[in-house]
Amino acid sequence: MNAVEVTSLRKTFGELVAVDRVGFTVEPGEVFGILGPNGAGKSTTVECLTGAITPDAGMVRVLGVDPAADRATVREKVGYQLQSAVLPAALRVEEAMRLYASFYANPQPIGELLEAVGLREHRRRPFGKLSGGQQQRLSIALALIGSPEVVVLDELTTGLDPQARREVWALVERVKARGVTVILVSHSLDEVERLCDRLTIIAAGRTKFIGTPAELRGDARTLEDAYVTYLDAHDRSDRA
Ligand SMILES: Nc1ncnc2c1ncn2[C@@H]1O[C@H](COP(=O)(O)OP(=O)(O)OP(=O)(O)O)[C@@H](O)[C@H]1O
Repeated sequence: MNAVEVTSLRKTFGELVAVDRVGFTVEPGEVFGILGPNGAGKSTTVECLTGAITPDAGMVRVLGVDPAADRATVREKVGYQLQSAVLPAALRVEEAMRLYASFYANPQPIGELLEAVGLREHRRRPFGKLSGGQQQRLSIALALIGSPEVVVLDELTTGLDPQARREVWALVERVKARGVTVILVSHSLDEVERLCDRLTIIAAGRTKFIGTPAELRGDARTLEDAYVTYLDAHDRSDRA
């Protein structure tokens, strides 16, 4: 069974078609990247995976389950790192972790997870007093606390300094080594090349590419060069 299966996904917001004909599958244990320009439909797609929004058409299965129909299973087995953290400013790091742990049957040990994301020494600090990067680390820890089988990381390392990025990448590699399936929404081609087994490019709400980073790169100098060239070529062919 695939960990994730998306077929002919469509989601509109009023007149706006956010996602149309998106499709891909993710195997268990894969790190799968979702790339695409701003407004392409990436977050809308992953929100359909987590059950946060319900598709208008198409099929979504996560661990064999329809997230729109079985929210309880998806909530227990799928971790989701929000793009921007939304926690009360006065809530302390440790309190947030304990609160989230209480939602799950099989939570990770809080101390270990805080150590892994480099927040152990800040565990008594209120959320509102954390730096942007520290808030980001906390949101990653919260996504992992329920021992998920699938974790969705949306803009994993945006706003992190280079050392912190590398630490978070190492953390994702450890999560992968435990057999967790990772869906990584990213604008960082470095990150995608380092972490992803395969990736998809979504542009203007449609799936444009599915393959490995090496397949996308071909003989381009960098993955970013290949990505930009690919998007430019498709943009021209879409308008032709
Ligand atoms: N709740 C909503 N109501 C109305 N429009 C929305 C809503 N959510 C997303 N959209 C619109 O749908 C389109 C796709 O947005 P989405 O957030 O999925 O893009 P994205 O690829 O994640 O972009 P980014 O890289 O900028 O985060 C955009 O035009 C966005 O404005």
